[in-house]
Amino acid sequence: MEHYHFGRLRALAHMGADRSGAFRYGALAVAWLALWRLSAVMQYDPHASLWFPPAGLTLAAMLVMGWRAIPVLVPCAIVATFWIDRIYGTGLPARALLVSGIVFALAHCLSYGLGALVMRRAIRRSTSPSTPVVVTAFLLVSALASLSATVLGIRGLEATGLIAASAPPLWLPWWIGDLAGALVLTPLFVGLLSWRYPQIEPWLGGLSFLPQSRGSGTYAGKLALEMLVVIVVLAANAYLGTPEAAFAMFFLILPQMWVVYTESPFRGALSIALVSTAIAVLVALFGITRDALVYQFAICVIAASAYFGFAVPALVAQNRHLSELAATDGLTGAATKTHFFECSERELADAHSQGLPVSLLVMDIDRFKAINDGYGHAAGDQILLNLVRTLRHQLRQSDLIGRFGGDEFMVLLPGLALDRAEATAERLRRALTELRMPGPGLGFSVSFGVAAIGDGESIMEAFRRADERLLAAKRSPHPADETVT
Ligand SMILES: Nc1nc2c(ncn2[C@@H]2O[C@H](COP(=O)(O)OP(=O)(O)OP(=O)(O)O)[C@@H](O)[C@H]2O)c(=O)[nH]1
Repeated sequence: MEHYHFGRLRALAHMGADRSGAFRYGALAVAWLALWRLSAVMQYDPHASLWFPPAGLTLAAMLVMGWRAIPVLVPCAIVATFWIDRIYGTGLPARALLVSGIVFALAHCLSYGLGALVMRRAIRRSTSPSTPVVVTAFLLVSALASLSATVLGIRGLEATGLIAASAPPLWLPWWIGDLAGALVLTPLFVGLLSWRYPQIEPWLGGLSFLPQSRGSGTYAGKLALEMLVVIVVLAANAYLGTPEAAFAMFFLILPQMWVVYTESPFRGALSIALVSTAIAVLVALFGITRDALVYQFAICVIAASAYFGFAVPALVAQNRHLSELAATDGLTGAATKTHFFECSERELADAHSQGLPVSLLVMDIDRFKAINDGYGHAAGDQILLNLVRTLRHQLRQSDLIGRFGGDEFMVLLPGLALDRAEATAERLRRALTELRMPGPGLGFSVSFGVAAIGDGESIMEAFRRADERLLAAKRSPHPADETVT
């Protein structure tokens, strides 16, 4: 009976996997053919699209699925060849079309498949590839794979009679169109697929392509600005009739980099795809296909720069995190020694310029080593944490708390002269003495050294004086003898 159950479950699981696999392959085929139809709309010369979206999907599919994508992509490319015949009426017999289709399919799929294979290997070899490494590999692979697809595609179609050998040189518009398709769409598709297949996340060079809903209004505004640039440049080109006006499209890099630096990678990649589509459609609408090559180059340059730009927000966030780590003591959250002295010098100059007094407290837990030895270092850590929490609770927001090291802390008290600073130290000493650890009810005491910082005196000089007073306080008879047990 159990066997029967397991058998049935396994069969059901297989059916589920088969169904989701069939759905995946079906969706890939539909998407590829839809993009191919879109590229036919964007064609400005036979076999030359402003950008060729299927190249982006082929490269993304081969990157994510490997050679398993071939059984879907090859039939799609063959179907597309027959579709060309339906649209343009090539006059070739079905047998010749089939041969042309197979040649085109092999040239296209093998070129991008090989490129994807090289990139998969390169990324697998490096343990955690950074954004610039992934982008460089992607640009090189896209350029070489699209060049190979172009050369093999043209030679194959000439040999099978789909295009005349005497046709005007096709290779540059074909290559740049394919390259633009790969550059514009591959990162977006791989990013979209990473939502479902987390195992490909490391290939994104540490970038997260997850969608976000925050700030959609401002993103829409930036997109609108990009579209405005596209429309103005293309309208000016159409109106002025001068090919030089087409070069103004390179200005699009400014709003595009604004999006890249301020929005998520997903939004950056999406805006590249949207403006590239808008350029292709409007070039056809305005009838300015004679300058198509300039727009193709503009799309490639803008997309490539944008991907390198993805590294910048990640580096800024990393830098912020590292400077926070360098400025804050990891255990207690107090300022580190270096950060404390840097901030204190600024506060001191500020207060003295306003004629305000500034004092410095230095404190050290009594017989802390005995606490560590008797109750363990975790208990010692808890005491350090509680001490800083109590200081924060007792002090003003403007007072700066720093950890000198070990169990020694310091507090800068702007606006307090020596008498008020000594009163503060006494208040803190009492509050800390009352503090007890939960569990063993362990208490502790703290010794203080206080110094007022004179005009023209450095923070280090004042620290030395306060530290001497702290040592003197430590040597005098002490309540620590009663509290540490
Ligand atoms: N739990 C814990 N212990 C620390 C940390 N940093 C330093 N210590 C310990 O703090 C103790 C400081 O010892 P001492 O400098 O001899 O100071 P003390 O025992 O308080 O002696 P007096 O200052 O003379 O009262 C050492 O045992 C260090 O190992 C920390 O982050 N966590």
